[in-house]
Amino acid sequence: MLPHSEDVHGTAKRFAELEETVRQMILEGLGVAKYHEAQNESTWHLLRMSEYKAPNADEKWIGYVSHQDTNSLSVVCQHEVDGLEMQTRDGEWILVKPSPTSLIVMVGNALRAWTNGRLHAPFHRVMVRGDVTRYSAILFSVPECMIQAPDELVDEDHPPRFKPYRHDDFVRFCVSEEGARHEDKLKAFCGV
Ligand SMILES: O=C(O)CCC(=O)C(=O)O
Ligand SMILES: [Fe+2]
Repeated sequence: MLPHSEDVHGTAKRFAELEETVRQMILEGLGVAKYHEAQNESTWHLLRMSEYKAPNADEKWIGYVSHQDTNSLSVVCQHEVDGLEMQTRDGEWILVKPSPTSLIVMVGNALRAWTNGRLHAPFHRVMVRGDVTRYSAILFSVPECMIQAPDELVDEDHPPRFKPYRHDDFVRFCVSEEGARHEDKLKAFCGV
């Protein structure tokens, strides 16, 4: 059964508020909160609902292959069934187990680039096990402007890591043959 559109809009609105709050906390932590308002004005949100069917046999099945998100922040709500896995910096995969009332907020490559690499965009994937269908709802914040680290985050100790770019161009690169060859697509696309 499809959810009511008022419920979807209400959920998207609350997820978007959370996204803005978390992004504000990140910017405050980095001493660049003055950019939050301008960022909001050039950010749009996309809500996606996914269904991952349980595999037939009892082997595990990859529902979504390992990737980094291209956008700024992603707010994930997985309904009852776990399956989201994240890779630690030393390459180990861990199953994300939020409490039933928690959401997961993940950093994507756009915020990694905008913070001049201060933030890590984790590789993640969805593994579907057992015999229960998994549902998730995800809100992506997508920047529409040029992605360029502010001067405050670039100095001698933190030389520029990425050339300024547009999100659309990066997405096109990610799905191209050339992009598919690289694991760290942001670095391959605009790494300095
Ligand atoms: O469904 C999920 O929990 C995550 C899916 C995902 O990583 C994505 O859509 O980028
Ligand atoms: Fe993702």
